[in-house]
Amino acid sequence: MTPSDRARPLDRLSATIESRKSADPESSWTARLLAKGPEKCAEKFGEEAIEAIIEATRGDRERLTSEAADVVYHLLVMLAARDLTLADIETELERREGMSGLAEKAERKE
Ligand SMILES: N=c1c2ncn([C@@H]3O[C@H](COP(=O)(O)OP(=O)(O)OP(=O)(O)O)[C@@H](O)[C@H]3O)c2ncn1[C@@H]1O[C@H](COP(=O)(O)O)[C@@H](O)[C@H]1O
Repeated sequence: MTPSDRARPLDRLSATIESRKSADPESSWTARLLAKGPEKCAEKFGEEAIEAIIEATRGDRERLTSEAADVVYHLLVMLAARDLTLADIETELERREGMSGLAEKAERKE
């Protein structure tokens, strides 16, 4: 087992998406999507998000799980199209750790 096999699924997916920046669009869906540009990647993310919203509203947990996986994948592709990685988002999430959403909202209103 290589170190990357032991990485968390999200880290592996993030690394795969990064590697697809230089892959052949004929052999990779990710490479094809990235080749269409950041706007198309964003549009695709929006479509997948709407599909997840529909399943969340319906309450079918299995279908929501599947749609949520699509959302996460397309979020990472959209970020990659703008040269952002999962690590960048983790840094931002860590920065927010310990800060209540309510406290943050109150600060913004001051
Ligand atoms: N997680 C995903 C993943 N989730 C969704 N998709 C693709 O995203 C596409 C979504 O396109 P569409 O909206 O056209 O398809 P749809 O959602 O069925 O919708 P409609 O056809 O109904 O409109 C499909 O082709 C899915 O296969 C994904 N493609 C790739 N990955 C991951 O990325 C890796 C690299 O994939 P390649 O770049 O293709 O090698 C894979 O090994 C996976 O780990």
